[in-house]
Amino acid sequence: MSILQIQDATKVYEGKVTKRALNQLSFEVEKGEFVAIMGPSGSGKTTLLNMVSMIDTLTSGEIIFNGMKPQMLNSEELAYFRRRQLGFVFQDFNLLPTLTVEENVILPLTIDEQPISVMEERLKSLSELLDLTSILMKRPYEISGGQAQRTAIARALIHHPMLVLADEPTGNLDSNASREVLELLARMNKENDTTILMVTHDPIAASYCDRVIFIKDGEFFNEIYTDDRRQTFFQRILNVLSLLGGHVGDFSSIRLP
Ligand SMILES: Nc1ncnc2c1ncn2[C@@H]1O[C@H](COP(=O)(O)OP(=O)(O)OP(=O)(O)O)[C@@H](O)[C@H]1O
Repeated sequence: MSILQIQDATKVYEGKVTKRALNQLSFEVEKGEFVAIMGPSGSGKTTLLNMVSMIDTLTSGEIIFNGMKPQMLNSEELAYFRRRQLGFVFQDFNLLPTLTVEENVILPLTIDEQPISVMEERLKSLSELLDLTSILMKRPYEISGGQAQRTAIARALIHHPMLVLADEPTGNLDSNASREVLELLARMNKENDTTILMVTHDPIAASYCDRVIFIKDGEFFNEIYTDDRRQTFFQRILNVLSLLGGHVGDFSSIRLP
């Protein structure tokens, strides 16, 4: 079953120079899939995430969630839909600095005025899964980057969203913390059936996914599926990236897995 259908998505930015950032891009994401989007700088990845998260609207084409078209919703319904059905993980964590880890994690439930018992139960299980129990009372400036991203992942998952959108989730982490965060995302995906769409420049990060979709100049370029051996999947991702081209430095974060 498709959780997300992107159909002929086209985004044209009007300005002094007109820019076609997405051009008739189509793909689907199945429930429970962990999908990476890769492409050179300027290929339209951020534009695509902005469209899927409904920060911005397409020039033409459609984005359908679970058979539902959010474009049809009014602004209040849309805000509710985003809050309830989407979870976000960002490169720079986006934690609220004045709140504790615990308060950051339960924020989506607080905003939704969920009962305290629901908050406590979900906080407990996610804190255990994501190893946050010992830092729940700390504030973001008192924890490491890896801990901050684990907090952000807990916050993204606590309301059981239909889809988690991750934008370079390991972009600000060292290799150990990156691996930890990727293993957790992969585990959440496998054990909790969480559907994740992740934009990344990092082929190691992409190698944790079930599928990598490559875009170039706003168009679909290629897609490859994992063969369950991360090392060979990583190699195949590198092969496609070498065909994809781009500017030197676009994939500067390439490290050996
Ligand atoms: N608001 C905007 N107005 C005009 N052009 C834009 C706007 N946002 C993005 N673009 C252009 O659209 C194209 C796609 O940009 P986008 O940011 O989606 O690429 P990207 O793949 O995310 O790049 P990067 O990997 O460098 O973040 C680029 O040519 C960019 O300059």
